[in-house]
Amino acid sequence: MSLRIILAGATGWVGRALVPALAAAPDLDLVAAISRSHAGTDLGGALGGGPSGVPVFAGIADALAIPADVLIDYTKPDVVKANSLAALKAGLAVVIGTSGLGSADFAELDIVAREQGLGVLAAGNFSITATLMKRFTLEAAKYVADVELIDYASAKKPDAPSGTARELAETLSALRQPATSRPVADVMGVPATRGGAFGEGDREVRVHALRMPSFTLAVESIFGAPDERLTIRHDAGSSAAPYVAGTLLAARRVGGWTGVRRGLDTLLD
Ligand SMILES: NC(=O)C1=CN([C@@H]2O[C@H](COP(=O)(O)OP(=O)(O)OC[C@H]3O[C@@H](n4cnc5c(N)ncnc54)[C@H](O)[C@@H]3O)[C@@H](O)[C@H]2O)C=CC1
Ligand SMILES: O=C(O)C1=N[C@H](C(=O)O)C[C@H](O)C1
Repeated sequence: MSLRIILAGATGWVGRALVPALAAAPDLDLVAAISRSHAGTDLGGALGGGPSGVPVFAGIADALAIPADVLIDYTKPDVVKANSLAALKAGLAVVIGTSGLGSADFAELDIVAREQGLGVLAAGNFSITATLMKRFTLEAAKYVADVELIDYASAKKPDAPSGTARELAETLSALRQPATSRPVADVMGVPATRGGAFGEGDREVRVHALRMPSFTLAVESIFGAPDERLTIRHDAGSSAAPYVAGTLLAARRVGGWTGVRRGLDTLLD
């Protein structure tokens, strides 16, 4: 039997790229969509095509009236947590693409997911090259103590840092070596210019976020060692195509565990 999917944010930039891929997947069945702007319509028509038989609802409560197995969420930072909690309580596993959540939010979701015996896969970035960038950064951190992140995104992006940078920073802070840079508490001038911190003490990871026209998203890990430097960088392009395969992989696999997993890298080999 096919996995029944509800897609929140179906008419958004990523959502509309997922719809044809879901339609083409014989093992996945898009049974309902959520889009406030097109509620009450058929998703095919809402996306400018012919009828698809997929109803569009204004919110998660209405969509959950349709029997389903997995919620895929690509909405907004202020909506994704409530959507995910509602889906888990209704018995759906959840794939989270939306940015804006951090480790405290995921701890909360993890409790509910375990109570329900369901899985959640949240990835700040479902593209393969961004996932490799995370993996290479974690590998480099075994050998080089000092690392900071730069997060570049569009002028209109509502959240900072990006989901990509936040997942990387929070993961890195749990395994990095102590920094040799001067503690921020001892910095003169304007300490805020040293960036936002994830983690504690000399293992915190500092993220410097830039928001301006011309960027979709780019994240750089910069490692500094005496008299040498390593930069590992991911640049997103202008289409949502790179996120599709990873999201569908997550939907197929998220029934295989209980609780929250973070990162597409947790599904690779
Ligand atoms: N994990 C990943 O690989 C990626 C994550 N993202 C993240 O995914 C999120 C969505 O990105 P885009 O598709 O570019 O955004 P978008 O703005 O194009 O689409 C968001 C969709 O959510 C809908 N929406 C907004 N409020 C809602 C509500 N209260 N209930 C239901 N639907 C609501 C909007 O109508 C819209 O259709 C962002 O947080 C973005 O950072 C984006 C690309 C890749
Ligand atoms: O908002 C975006 O556009 C993107 N957001 C994701 C994030 O927050 O990390 C990543 C994606 O490359 C684009």
